Amino acid sequence: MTATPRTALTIAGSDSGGGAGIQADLRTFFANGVHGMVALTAVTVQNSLGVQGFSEIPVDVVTGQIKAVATDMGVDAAKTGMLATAEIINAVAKTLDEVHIGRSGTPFVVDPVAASMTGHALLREEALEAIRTELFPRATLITPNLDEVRLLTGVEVTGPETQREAAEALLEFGSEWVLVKGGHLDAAQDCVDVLSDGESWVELSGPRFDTRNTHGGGDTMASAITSSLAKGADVPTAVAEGKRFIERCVAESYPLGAGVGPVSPFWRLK
Ligand SMILES: Nc1ncnc2c1ncn2[C@@H]1O[C@H](COP(=O)(O)OP(=O)(O)O)[C@@H](O)[C@H]1O
Ligand SMILES: Cc1ncc(COP(=O)(O)O)c(N)n1
Repeated sequence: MTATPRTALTIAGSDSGGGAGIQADLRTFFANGVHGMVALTAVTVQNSLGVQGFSEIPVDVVTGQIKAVATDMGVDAAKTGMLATAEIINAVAKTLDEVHIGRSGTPFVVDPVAASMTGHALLREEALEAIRTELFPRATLITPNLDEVRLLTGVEVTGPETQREAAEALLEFGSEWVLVKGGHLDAAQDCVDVLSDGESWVELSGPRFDTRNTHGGGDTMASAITSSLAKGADVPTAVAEGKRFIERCVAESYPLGAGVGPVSPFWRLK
């Protein structure tokens, strides 16, 4: 008999194009040797050109999926992606408490997905406040990109200094750690992400690859971090491993469709 691998749960939406959402999360868990499990929150109609619409899953089905896997199979780390509505966020938060995910129980990563990189909303408007008040205080780590930082705090990030300012503002919402990702600072030569728990500060810097195919990058990075946490890494180690993983995925991203192609974890399997 083979040993049971560590397990990770993604609470997120489906991308019909297979580049982001649960498809990216499961691929990344697999590439990192972790058994992936899913609580599906929404089904998007999506391709490389953008999101044409979405339909959310009934709330009791979302929470039922979390309870089913947590009570039987066990969850070593969990993450959220697209959560669609305030009703889903509130119910997910309550269920996570019941199964001891987050707030220093099972490591819990919140990727505050608000819109696709093509600018299409993936969250009903009133839901942003629920992410701030219900999810951030339960999170081990939150991983906003610069657009999400602007929506959540009003801070306009232009480089590492304002990334620090944004991190401080975001920590006020109660997460243990925050990673302010700098992928959207297109003019910068390197891609710098800033990690902090309010006391230690880490700048994770890597080369910027010249590609437009970065669909699913945020999901892939958060899932790589979640995989490392599931295997017992501490947050700074997991984030450093996540950064190395996403860098290779961006380097090996590929064109697909007429719009934005996906990042790829295939390199890990070569
Ligand atoms: N062109 C690129 N080359 C190398 N790394 C990138 C590139 N674009 C984004 N990244 C990295 O990918 C991760 C996700 O970044 P970002 O684009 O900021 O978030 P999101 O995908 O959520 O919009 C970050 O670690 C960022 O530094
Ligand atoms: C179901 C789903 N979840 C998340 C994203 C964000 O990914 P990206 O920012 O790369 O568009 C997406 N487009 N679709």
